[in-house]
Amino acid sequence: MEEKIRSLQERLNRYNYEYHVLDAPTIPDSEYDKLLHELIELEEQHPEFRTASSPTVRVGGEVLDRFEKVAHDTPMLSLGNAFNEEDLRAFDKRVRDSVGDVEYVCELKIDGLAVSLKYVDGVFVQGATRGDGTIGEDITSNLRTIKAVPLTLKEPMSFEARGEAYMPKRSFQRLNEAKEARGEALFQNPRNAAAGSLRQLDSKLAAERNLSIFLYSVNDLAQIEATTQAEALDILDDLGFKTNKERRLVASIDEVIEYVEYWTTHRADLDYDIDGIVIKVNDLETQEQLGYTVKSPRWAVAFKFPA
Ligand SMILES: COc1nc2nc(N)nc(N)c2nc1C
Repeated sequence: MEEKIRSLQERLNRYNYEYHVLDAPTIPDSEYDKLLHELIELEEQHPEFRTASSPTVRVGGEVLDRFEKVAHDTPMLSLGNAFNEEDLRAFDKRVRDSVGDVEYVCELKIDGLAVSLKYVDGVFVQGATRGDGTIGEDITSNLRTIKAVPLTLKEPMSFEARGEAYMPKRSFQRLNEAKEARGEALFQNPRNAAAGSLRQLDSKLAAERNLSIFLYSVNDLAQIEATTQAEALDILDDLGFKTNKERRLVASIDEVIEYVEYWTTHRADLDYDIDGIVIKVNDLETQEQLGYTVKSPRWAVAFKFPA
């Protein structure tokens, strides 16, 4: 019986990964639901085989009376801002005056909630909000309901992955239509809806909100043999995380500005809100040479779209 439960757990986790991370489902939803309910039944009969990595945790069910505080292993950074081309060129000049020629990775800045996912030996053990950057709130049970969050990694590694949890525009529209039908107050935007969903004490409510997540870094790069940000993102993909595919590696600030201009006019085509573009020096050693100000990396800048 244990073997049957274990293999169902693995099968359903893989189906989740294919659907919510690769966006390439290999079975129909009806088949997935049937198997999930079969597993829920079996785990009811044999609770000793239910683990925190079982896909049945995705439906939520844990009700907290409050959120515990969590200290991040390493502080979650904030980014310096750029608001126009001149700011971007000034950033580029500061970088080149300091370390010479560089490549940049341009990444979409998702308008969601910054979160940290802690893995120990390849198992998701704790998730937290950014909070003040040092201390966040433990929202593990809510993050477990996000189907794009891997409950186990393809390698038994230990680190904190950082990313942005968000609510797709379609889910936001459906949620507000349902709220309107019930005469409830509407959410102002997907960001507030995502934050509100992840702050629910009853994870069953979070599970119904169809949240997703994009990961963009890990706190202990020594764990993954990456020498550049572009490689780090590819390794996050290989480990089973969902990363944003619109990223682009460029060799000049002119190309950065081209990318920023493109998304300034095309962001409406995305199925999620973005509030800017994050530009990062690609080489990780060069990032360390540039270092940090009191609270932000000198090797990155966030271009903010006009509100
Ligand atoms: C290196 O630090 C960061 N990198 C980021 N990257 C992306 N794509 N989006 C963010 N919001 C973000 N935020 C921070 C603090």
